[in-house]
Amino acid sequence: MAAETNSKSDTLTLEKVREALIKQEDTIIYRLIQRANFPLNSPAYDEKAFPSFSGSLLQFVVKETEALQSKVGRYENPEELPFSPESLPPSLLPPPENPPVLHPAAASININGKIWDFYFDELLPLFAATGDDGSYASTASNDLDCLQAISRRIHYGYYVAEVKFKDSPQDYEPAIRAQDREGLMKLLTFVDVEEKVKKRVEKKAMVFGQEVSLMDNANTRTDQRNVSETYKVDPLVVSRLYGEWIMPLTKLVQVEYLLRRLD
Ligand SMILES: C=C(O[C@@H]1C=C(C(=O)O)C=C[C@H]1O)C(=O)O
Repeated sequence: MAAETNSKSDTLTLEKVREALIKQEDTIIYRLIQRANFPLNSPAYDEKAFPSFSGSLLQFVVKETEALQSKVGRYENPEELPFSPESLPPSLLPPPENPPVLHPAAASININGKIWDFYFDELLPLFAATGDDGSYASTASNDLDCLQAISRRIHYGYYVAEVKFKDSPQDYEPAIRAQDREGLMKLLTFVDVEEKVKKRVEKKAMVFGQEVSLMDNANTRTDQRNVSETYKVDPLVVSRLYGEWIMPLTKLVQVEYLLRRLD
């Protein structure tokens, strides 16, 4: 299991899992800021732009990067899921020694397809400027960095669900036996926590994405600009990313996991 929670299953607590999710916010926001250094660069996504690759440059970068990462054990962690799983080479390292924390059902839940679609179709145009500066390889590897951080956060839902189940099996078991998705969704949802998450990530995006200037009149110039232009990534886009995609999909992973938790 990952560094944040690599202790034994009996020490996995909701508090610790939430701390891990909070740390992952930093990674996600920094990676969005990195990607925002480049414009959209649409030829990176065009399957016909570079005849030397069988698909797009992005697909090539994803496949080759994931193949290397697989050889050094990345996908031995349940919350790390590849975007290009076809014929990935096996890990060359010994398997992790930690006893498994999760129910084996976790291995059957992978929503990377949904993550890929919302990232490219909806999110990217909200924070990358239009244009083409020719930096296609950097663009593609920054996209993969963003996708991996978001995917890991969302599939961390396995641990959230496991710990919630272990904390109160008497609440979850009837809904699991009845295969009641709605009931499970209600049980695992904490509206107050979600509101705090949205506010915190908005604030982090403001702090991490400030333009730093040594000029005395920097504030005056900033005041004259539109708020969302003042930051490297619009803080409202980050809070929307969480509110519309990351948290609903983390909950979807939780529901899917719980539905299979008694199998
Ligand atoms: C992850 C949790 O489950 C749900 C999803 C949340 C999230 O993705 O941040 C926050 C609160 C819950 O509604 C949690 O309870 O911490």
